[in-house]
Amino acid sequence: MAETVPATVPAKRKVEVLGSEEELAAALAKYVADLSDKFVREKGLFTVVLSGGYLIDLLRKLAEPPYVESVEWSKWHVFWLDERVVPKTHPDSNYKLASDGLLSKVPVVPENVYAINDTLSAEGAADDYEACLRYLVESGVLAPSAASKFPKFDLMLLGMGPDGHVASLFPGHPLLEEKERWVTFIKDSPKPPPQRITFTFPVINSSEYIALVVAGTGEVDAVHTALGNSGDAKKLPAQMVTPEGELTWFLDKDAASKL
Ligand SMILES: O=C1O[C@H](COP(=O)(O)O)[C@@H](O)[C@H](O)[C@H]1O
Repeated sequence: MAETVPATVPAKRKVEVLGSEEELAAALAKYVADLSDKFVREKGLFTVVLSGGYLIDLLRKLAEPPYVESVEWSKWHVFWLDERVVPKTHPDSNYKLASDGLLSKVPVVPENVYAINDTLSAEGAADDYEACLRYLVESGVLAPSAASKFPKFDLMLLGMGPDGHVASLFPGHPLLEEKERWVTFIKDSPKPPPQRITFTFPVINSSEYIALVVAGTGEVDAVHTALGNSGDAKKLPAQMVTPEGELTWFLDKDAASKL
């Protein structure tokens, strides 16, 4: 059963705690499918941004009935919040993870799946991905946020590491302060592999909807710091996720066990 934590949270931030990982996967699939329906009805397409990590396994029910048939997959435009600078066939590739775990099992249109160019350096791949986003804004697939002028994605699906990182934005790293770039690169990621590209906070926070998804015991302390009354003054990257639209934390009961 889902339970909405009656915390003193702003109206645009919700916290859903599910009784198990299985219930979390079911709730997440319904949430994504409902938003896909809404945006396809309203504007004829759905722009969705994936992360790496165990998030992809938690999306598994989208590839099962009823969603595998009911979702209008041909209207999806799929992006990556961050990517490791490795070949697309490499086990560390976030593209490979999503392709194997979800995208190969549903009828998305290959041309609407925007993987990074894995033949480039980290700098080159970030420039190339940002150029791709700029072209998609010019061609009307992406709209700019009226408030920030950065591209506004319909839905971003975020995971969080035990250190509170989201995307490839790590605690204490200067990239947390990036204000101009849409996509940037990191060559000293504390989590391997070291070279990655990542969306910046101005782009993340221009989103209409963000789901921040955490399951299991690995991130309980970071969840507690981000959402509880830990008294910890340090700001985790996950706490910098403050979208123009709506943020929903999806937690299973293990992840929420310190709240
Ligand atoms: O390195 C990454 O880590 C985060 C969190 O991953 P998880 O395995 O703890 O779920 C992920 O969201 C990001 O996309 C990935 O590149």
